[in-house]
Parts: sequence; C-alpha cells; structure tokens
Amino acid sequence: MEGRQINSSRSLPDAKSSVPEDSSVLEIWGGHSLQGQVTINGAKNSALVIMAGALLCSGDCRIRNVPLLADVKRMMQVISALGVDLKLNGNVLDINARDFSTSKAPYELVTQLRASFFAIGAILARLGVAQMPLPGGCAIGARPVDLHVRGLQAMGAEVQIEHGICNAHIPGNRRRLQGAKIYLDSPSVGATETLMMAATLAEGETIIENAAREPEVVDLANFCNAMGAKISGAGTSKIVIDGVAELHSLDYTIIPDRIEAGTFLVAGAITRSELILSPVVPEHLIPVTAKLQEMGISVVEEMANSLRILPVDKFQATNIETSPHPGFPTDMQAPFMSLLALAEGESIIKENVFENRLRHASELNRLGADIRVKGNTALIHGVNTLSGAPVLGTDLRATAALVIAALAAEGKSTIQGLSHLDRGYELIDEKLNKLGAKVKRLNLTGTEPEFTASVNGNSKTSA
Ligand SMILES: CC(=O)N[C@H]1[C@@H](OP(=O)(O)OP(=O)(O)OC[C@H]2O[C@@H](n3ccc(=O)[nH]c3=O)[C@H](O)[C@@H]2O)O[C@H](CO)[C@@H](O)[C@@H]1O
Ligand SMILES: C=C(OP(=O)(O)O)C(=O)O
Repeated sequence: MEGRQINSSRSLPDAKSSVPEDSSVLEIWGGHSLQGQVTINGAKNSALVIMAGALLCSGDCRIRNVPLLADVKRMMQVISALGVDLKLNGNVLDINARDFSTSKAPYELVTQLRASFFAIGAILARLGVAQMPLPGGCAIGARPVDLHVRGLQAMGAEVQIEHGICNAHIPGNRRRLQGAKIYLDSPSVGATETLMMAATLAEGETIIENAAREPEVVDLANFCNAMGAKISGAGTSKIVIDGVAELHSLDYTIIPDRIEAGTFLVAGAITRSELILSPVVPEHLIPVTAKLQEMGISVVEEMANSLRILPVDKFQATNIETSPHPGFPTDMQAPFMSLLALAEGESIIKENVFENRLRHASELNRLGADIRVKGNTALIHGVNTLSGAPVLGTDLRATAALVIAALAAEGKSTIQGLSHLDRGYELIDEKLNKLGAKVKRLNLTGTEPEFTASVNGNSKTSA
C-alpha cells in the first residue's frame, strides 16, 4: 500500500458542518413522477464504523462499496490524523494501521460527526490510551456517551471526560483490556459497536447484554470476524466476544444502505412512481416496507437483492412509533412524515429514540402540510396537495424529508441545509434527476452549476 493519502477518482462532497455555512441550495420543481432504476450505495453507518474497526488491524484492510459522503471524508481525515495510511479509489478504501501510534483524535473533525467517537474502542484496544473529543452528528437530542464510557470502564479502562475530551487509558502494567459482562441500559447502536471493537482485542470473554441488533452492528461483527475476531450473536441482544491477540488483513464489502433505500421508496410512493432499487437486502427493509404495505403501497421483491415499488393514486394514513431494530427506524421517521402529510386521514408519529427529532414538522407545514407537534408526538392531518416554498433542513433526515415533500409539491421549492444532506446521500440530486425529477443544485456564492445527471455513466443536460 502507498503512503498516507486521500484521493479518489470521484470527489467527495465538502465537509461543512452547519447550516449558515451552506453555500448551496436545491431547487426542486415538484409534481413530476419518477421512473427507473436506482443504485443504492453502501451503508453510511456501516462504512463509518468499519473504518474505525480497521484501526484494530495491523495488516491491510480493503473496504469495498464505501459511499462517497461528507461523513466518509471526515472519517478519513480523522483516521489520517491518527497517523494511519489510507487511500480511496472509487468506492474502494484501503486502510493500513500497522504503524498507528497517535491516540489523540482532532477536535475539529470529531465534532463534525457521530461515528468518529466510536473509534475510541479500537484506539484504546490497540494503543492502551485514547483521547477522543465528544462527538457531533445530527442535532436530534443530547446524545450522551455514558454507555460507551461505562462499558469501557467495565473492561478495566480508566475513563474521564474533561474539557469536552474523553480521556481513556488502561491502567498499570496491563497492555490489554479485560473481558467483562456488560449490560446496556438501552440498546445503543454506537455503544454496542464501541464495546464490540474494544472487546475483540481484550483478554478473555466479553458479553454485551441488551445489545443493539441493527444490520450495521452485524456488518461490523462480520468485518471483525473476517479479520480473525471471535464474535458471536451479533444481530441478537446478546453478543459474545472472545478476545484475540491480533487481527489480520482482509477484503470486505459493506452492506447496502437501508436508509437510503427507504428514502427512495418513500420518494417513489409520494410521487406515485414505479421504481426499482438495487442492491438492497429486503430483510433489512421489512419495518419500512411493512408500513408502506399498511398504507396501501405495494413493494415487491424482484430478485434476492432488489425491490420494486408500484404506483398508487391514494394511500392511507397510519401510525408510526420509532424503536430500535427490528422496530421502525428513527432514521426513516422524517421521510415518512412527508408521505403521511399527503395520506388520506389522520396519522400519529411517536419518536421514541431521540428527544428532539421532529423539527422538520414546522418546515413541512411551510409546504402546506398540517402537522402539530406535542412533545415527542406529531399529529398529521393528511392534505390533498403541498405547495412549493423555501425551507430549511435542520438535520440529515429532516433535509431528506423536505426533498421528498418538494418532489410532490406544486411549483418550486428551495431547500437549504445541504451540508446535512451530503453527510448521508451520495449524489442524491443526480440520482433523482436520472429518474425524471427536476432538481437543480445552486451555488449561492458563485455561478450556477450545470443541470446534469451523471449517475452510472449516463449523462444528460436539461432545463
Ligand atoms: C453513526 C450512526 O451509526 N448513527 C446511528 C446510530 O446513532 P447512535 O449510535 O448515536 O444512536 P444510539 O443507538 O446510541 O442512541 C439511541 C438512544 O440512546 C441514547 N444513548 C446513546 C448512547 C449513550 O451512551 N447513552 C444514551 O443515552 C441516545 O441519546 C439515544 O436517545 O443509531 C441511531 C439509532 O438507530 C441512528 O439514528 C443513527 O443514524
Ligand atoms: C442520525 C444520523 O446520523 P448520525 O448518527 O451520524 O448523526 C442519521 O444517519 O440519520
């Protein structure tokens, strides 16, 4: 592998963190139905944590199907700042952490995304010491890291949070963390992943009870096992990890992004369109496809790895409660709110995972929706039409929800908050245009970019 470098044949989006800094907006002319095939990228939440997992290995890690996202770029910068070699070529990322020796992650980068913090488990396991600033990510609640900290302490680490930095080290002469029995108060995805990574190189057996069961947790476990780790039970609420002394090189392909796929299913449903999505793992999408079926929207399995959504004129209201996997995913809550805004009847959404994840409701109301929010509950009175307006996305999925609503709204909408959107969707505007949507990305600071689509080698220019 070559020296430390970050390069790619396709460029990664800019890693901007806050709305006022956004220099671009999306203009969307709604009311066009979509048609065609959508290619689903690798899962953001797998890619980010698997990149952290590569720090556990002293050999070459080749990671395939890496989505080209702002968060991936930031995570690469975090890993590079730790003194680790990495090279991106298309969607293939090579990481070699053989000579990795820096335990301090940079504040400016870690504070821009959530998953960077999860690397604390891998850094501590490899180096015996880690200094990790508290993370950023979507502003959807307080998002503490107490479960991560308590789990690492149970494994023998001394951990203190001071001045916004989480300092952890293995005390005394010991070089490895110790296996432990850990019960998570709630099945946190990130805490499960942090502790699973830490435990792969610990001495003895670690048991994580009430573990998260998300597909991305299973993907990380499969990745670690492919490097020689001994993890069993991932995907259930009890994960058992037999620590090993060292891990070896591997070549691994990330699972498709179920949230990107779900977002395109909702975009298809709201525009009464027929779309084929691939590659997907249909089983990962059951909570989403079951809700669509309940609303009267058919989604059929084409082949083992693709789904077809069929157009319907009308769809019915329904109720949604978010919960950890295999419940309805919180990351799909905002996109579904857009769909329910146009459903027949009254719907209720209850957000149970994050305490402040309904901020998109007021922006959807600007587009003509009729949504009232009380605490963590949104009451949605379905309306017949939405109408285009300027709106502001406040987090990743909230911005995706506004894009979806704008696709169905009459007239033009202008969407701000693209720094959020670009954290989680590779080329979303180009993908939508290829399906027949009218989406234009405007650079507010300079000239307007060409209205082009260049997904899967196709390229077109339209007005
Ligand atoms: C990068 C990544 O993978 N992000 C995903 C991950 O976030 P993340 O891993 O941050 O989400 P968690 O599952 O940890 O959070 C779930 C709940 O647990 C709470 N909590 C979490 C950790 C902790 O130490 N203490 C604590 O109280 C959180 O505040 C939240 O209310 O899972 C979320 C839930 O599916 C998804 O929305 C995010 O897209
Ligand atoms: C909440 C999300 O991401 P993060 O945890 O990275 O903020 C998300 O992907 O919807």
